[in-house]
Amino acid sequence: MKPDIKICGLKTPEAVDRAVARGASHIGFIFFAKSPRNVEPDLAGDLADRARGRVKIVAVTVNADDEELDDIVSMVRPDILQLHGNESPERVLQVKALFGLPVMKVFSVKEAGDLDRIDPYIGIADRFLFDAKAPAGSELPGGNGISFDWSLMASLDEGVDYMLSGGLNKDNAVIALKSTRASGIDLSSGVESAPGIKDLGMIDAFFDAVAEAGRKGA
Ligand SMILES: O=C(O)c1ccccc1N[C@@H]1O[C@H](COP(=O)(O)O)[C@@H](O)[C@H]1O
Repeated sequence: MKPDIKICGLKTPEAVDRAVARGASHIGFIFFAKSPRNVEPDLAGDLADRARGRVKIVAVTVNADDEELDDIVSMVRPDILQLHGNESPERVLQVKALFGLPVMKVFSVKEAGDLDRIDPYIGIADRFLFDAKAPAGSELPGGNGISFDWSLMASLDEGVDYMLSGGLNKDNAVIALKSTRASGIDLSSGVESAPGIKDLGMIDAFFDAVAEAGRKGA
């Protein structure tokens, strides 16, 4: 089956249009003040409107409170909430009940034991996303452009549906997909010329590489 492709951290109409035109299944907006990809909910709402109905709109938040989530949900009208912080299973349930949206819960991975942390979320989170652990000193829980050892994913229960992220780009995304059971990939800095600056040529090169691999049946 065709994998989902989420292009995250979009801030401009041009980048949204290019990601959608090239075949993204999901686009993501970051609501985290310390991120170079942070967008205000009203701008994200306008950007989301350009793509609404053609791709899934994902709002990425980090330990957001109800008030912040309420602003985001009302202005952006996302299809999915990506919870990229330390949200507990109880908090995930609460968010789902409050906003009536599916939740993709993120876990950072460095060693096999990190995958066990999803256990209390099974049957609660709608989908999982596995990202690399942030390097020491980084203020960002994601968007650091670094990968983890994908071979660790082999130990995950076969029934768990997940996307993969962390340092994916045109050179390694197909390898990541082929070497894991991920049903989708998620990338941000791999299509940027500088932190927070999406490069339309890099978006093209990424989708060209995925299409080329598909043609070769790689
Ligand atoms: O991208 C950010 O700045 C960010 C900030 C806070 C939470 C999540 C963030 N990004 C997520 O990180 C991965 C992609 O990272 P990469 O740059 O491709 O390594 C993706 O899940 C984004 O949603």
